[in-house]
Amino acid sequence: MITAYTGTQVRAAEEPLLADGLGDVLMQRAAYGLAAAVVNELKSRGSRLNGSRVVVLVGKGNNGGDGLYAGAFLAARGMRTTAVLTGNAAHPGGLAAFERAGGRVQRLTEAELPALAAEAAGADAVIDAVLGTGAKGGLRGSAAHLIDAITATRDAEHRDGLLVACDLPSGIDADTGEAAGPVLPADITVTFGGAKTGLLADPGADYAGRVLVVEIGIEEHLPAPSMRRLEEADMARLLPHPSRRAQKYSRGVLGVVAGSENYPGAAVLACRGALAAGVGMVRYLGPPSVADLVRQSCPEVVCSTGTVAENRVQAWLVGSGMGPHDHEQLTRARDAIASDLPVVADAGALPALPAMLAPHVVLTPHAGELASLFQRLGHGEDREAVEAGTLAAVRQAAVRTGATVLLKGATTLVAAPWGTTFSQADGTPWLATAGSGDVLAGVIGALLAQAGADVGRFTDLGIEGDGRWAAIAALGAALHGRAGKAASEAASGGPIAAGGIADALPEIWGKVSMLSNYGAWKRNSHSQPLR
Ligand SMILES: NC(=O)C1=CN([C@@H]2O[C@H](COP(=O)(O)OP(=O)(O)OC[C@H]3O[C@@H](n4cnc5c(N)ncnc54)[C@H](OP(=O)(O)O)[C@@H]3O)[C@@H](O)[C@H]2O)[C@@H](O)CC1
Ligand SMILES: Nc1ncnc2c1ncn2[C@@H]1O[C@H](COP(=O)(O)OP(=O)(O)O)[C@@H](O)[C@H]1O
Ligand SMILES: [K+]
Repeated sequence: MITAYTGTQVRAAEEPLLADGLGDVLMQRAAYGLAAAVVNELKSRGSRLNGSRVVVLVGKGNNGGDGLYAGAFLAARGMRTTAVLTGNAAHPGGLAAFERAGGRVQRLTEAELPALAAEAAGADAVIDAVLGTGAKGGLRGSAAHLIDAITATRDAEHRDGLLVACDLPSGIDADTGEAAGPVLPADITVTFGGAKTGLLADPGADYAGRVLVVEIGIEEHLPAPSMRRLEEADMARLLPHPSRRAQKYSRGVLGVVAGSENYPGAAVLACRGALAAGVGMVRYLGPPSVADLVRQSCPEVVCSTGTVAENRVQAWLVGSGMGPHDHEQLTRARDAIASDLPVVADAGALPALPAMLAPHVVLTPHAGELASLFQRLGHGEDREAVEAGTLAAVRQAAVRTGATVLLKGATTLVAAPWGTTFSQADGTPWLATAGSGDVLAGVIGALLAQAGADVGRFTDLGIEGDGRWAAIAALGAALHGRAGKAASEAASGGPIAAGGIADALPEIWGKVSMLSNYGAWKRNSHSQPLR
């Protein structure tokens, strides 16, 4: 599990060590980890270290101090290292160490700016150590102009020197991932003590590149994380496994209320997603013409004409491929939401929701749908505002609706109305294809139908109470993302259609669970010799 913390949480964890006079030790560890990351990355690019050119952009706080100490390590390794001081002061210990190691110091002035920007743009590596967790707002003044000039020169001259952010890309809010002013997009962010939540939420994640966490000795003082990312081992622990005496009803039945005359394919794709994700049975409810298509495409699905109350299921999927005029389907969607069973509510169901929901209702909007939801709730956020602050938006949506909210995108965020948030980024941009969201709804619906009453596998991972609905949604996003990636890789990195995500999913499920759950698999398997 990758865990992430707010800047405030990390600073609070540093407090006891700072009180013991260990501030300099923490900074040295951070700086050493940063320098090592630069060295490793340059080596992996095939660059010679001796004589290579490094520019450190230095702010006046401790983030700049980290950069200066890292620059001192690199200068001592024979790299030609320049520190550009962007503020009216610099960390005294870091500056002294940097100069002792033979580094060159330049103060940023308007007159020097073009030459310094050209030097940074042409360098083998740039370390961005202007602002860290102590930033108030984005880069301003000459530091902002410098970043603009470096970016413009790199673009114009097609330069691709390594860009490394110290703790976080300067100008990104450590807690929210929001970007204020210009930001240098990093290849790698080397972050200290624990990942910051803003690195795992867009747009922060767009600028962070690969995130490396350097342990500096504060980890045992960190509180419960404010964000989590499921990795393979966590997925394996959360995936349901049929017991030896399982039958289709005990495995979970998902009721699907999706599709319409206009969008019949959404019903098929939602059913395909569900069938690929371990459910015991799928019951489809919808217009006869759509049911015919579902029967032809997925003969495993049982189509029914009855009401929601007449169909016994363990969870519902509602909304994919439904419009505002599909009254009969919308009535079924509302009944499903009122049923007290777990529900995934997608697309066309979102405008038809009651004002107050519960955490076992999982909403799956993309940014545009979330903006519309806010507008109906009387708040003016438009799509751009949601995209500029995805973490704040998804949390606010969960608090306002009382539901678990999954915001789709390059990074998918899931927020419970209280407690933890999940961030998954397992996919590929090829997932941005029509019908992809319908498959995701099917996968989450199938997982909800299999959730049962066993909460042990969640509490084992530190996920308490209603946080498990968010964990299930995150698990769905992780499976969907990995399946999309696998489908694209099977096409040598080429494009995928939504149905291909469902086709690739069982193998992903198998690989993930076999990796870490071999014991459970073996116990239930009849292919093992009996002893
Ligand atoms: N604590 C520790 O021992 C350890 C900390 N560590 C490192 O310290 C970092 C946090 O350091 P920090 O608290 O000094 O804040 P930092 O991010 O450098 O920036 C604040 C400075 O910038 C200024 N400033 C603020 N906003 C600005 C703006 N928009 N534009 C321009 N200037 C602005 C602000 O000045 P002020 O506005 O207050 O006058 C202040 O001087 C953390 O990210 C990690 O890298 C690690 O070494 C581990 C050990
Ligand atoms: N750039 C991207 N990188 C990775 N995944 C993406 C990207 N864009 C979209 N996705 C994923 O693809 C799916 C798209 O869903 P959605 O927008 O509902 O599409 P549709 O309505 O066409 O089915 C979501 O799971 C989303 O997270
Ligand atoms: K920084």
